[in-house]
Amino acid sequence: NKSFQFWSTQPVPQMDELVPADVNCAIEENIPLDKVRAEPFTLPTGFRWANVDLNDKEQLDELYNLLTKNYVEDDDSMFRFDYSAEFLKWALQVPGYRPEWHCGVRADGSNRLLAFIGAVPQTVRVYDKTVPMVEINFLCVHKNLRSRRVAPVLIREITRRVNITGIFQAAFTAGIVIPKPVSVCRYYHRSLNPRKLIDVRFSHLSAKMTMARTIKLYKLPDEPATRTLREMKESDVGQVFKLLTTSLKQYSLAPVYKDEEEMAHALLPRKNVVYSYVAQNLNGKITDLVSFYSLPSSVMGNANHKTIFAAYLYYYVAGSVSVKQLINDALILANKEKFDVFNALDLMHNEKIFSDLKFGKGDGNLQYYLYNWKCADMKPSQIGLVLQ
Ligand SMILES: COc1cc([C@H]2SCC(=O)N2c2cccnc2)c(CCCN2CCN(C)CC2)cc1O
Repeated sequence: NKSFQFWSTQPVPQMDELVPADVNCAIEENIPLDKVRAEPFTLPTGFRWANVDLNDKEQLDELYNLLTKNYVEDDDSMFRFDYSAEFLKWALQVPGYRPEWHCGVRADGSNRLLAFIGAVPQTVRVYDKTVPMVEINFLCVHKNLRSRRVAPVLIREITRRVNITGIFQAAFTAGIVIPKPVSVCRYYHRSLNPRKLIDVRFSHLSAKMTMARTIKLYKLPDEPATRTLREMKESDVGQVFKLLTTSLKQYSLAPVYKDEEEMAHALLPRKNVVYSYVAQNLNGKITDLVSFYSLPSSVMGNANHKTIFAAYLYYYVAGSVSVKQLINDALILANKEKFDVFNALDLMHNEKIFSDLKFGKGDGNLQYYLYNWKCADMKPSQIGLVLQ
């Protein structure tokens, strides 16, 4: 890592820095807007900046194609995230989004999209401080352009474009370790379609088990145990806003939805993108919420299957039932929607239910990072922020 050649120049705590428990603040003071660099950073010769207009189907498909071929793979390069075009619109076109934060790099001549970094506005609470931030996501450099030091230029440029608007903090996650994680989380997986997962070598048959026994082990009921659980709809937004806002207060890192529109965007169901369910009591009060998002993965080099359909646990509030029952209901609903596997990080209350609900530990960690902010480290159970 060339002793973090780039990250040692950035306002982030250094790896060996132990931040005292009572410190929770910006590392660098806000730059006066007229002092923020006005012109874009310089790209290597032959490349130019170009915003990706996600309302232009052609450009949306260019971004889809860049990511589906060049984005995150598992550590053995057997699988690669296959974010859909509709998912990218959902994740990047949140209320108040800025087109210049969909930052692309094109090759002169061919005009091909070869790199991208995205930012979306998201107010985040860190312990007792509510901070206007952006979430950084989908940083991707084409495989043929790696080690050309393009990523540091993308990070500096998106920082500049965000700083110009008066925002000086960011939140992001990564599978790699750079200065300096605020928390280290772990992926867990719950098989829904064990035969397919074993076939593509995502999972393996455990020594003392037959395939028939394995299928039986992961079998789920057809309907959720919480009988009043139903798809969330527009008219639920007001109650869900209050329920989730209150519930998120228990975590040390959590999104702050400034209004119902922001939360509606995050949670209202969109087929093949995000699924949300609520439980309502006899007085019509919404007491529980559970949601998950759809992120397929390409399977590289398998004759029978091209794609693993994975659901990822998103936000939830267990108000009238246990976390265990609510997440088991999410498994049942995801299975009904034909997902092959249900993924979850060990944040929020998730770790408590993994064993009973038959989740297995995944490969690699997911580090949580804050940019230009220092605060005490957090245990995964203190994290209430889920990035796509
Ligand atoms: C194979 O097991 C995992 C695969 C994945 C991801 S990585 C791309 C992909 O398609 N994944 C997948 C495939 C099928 C079903 N759900 C997810 C994960 C999540 C990311 C793991 N980070 C990747 C980057 N390194 C550096 C650290 C670990 C966990 C798995 O335990």
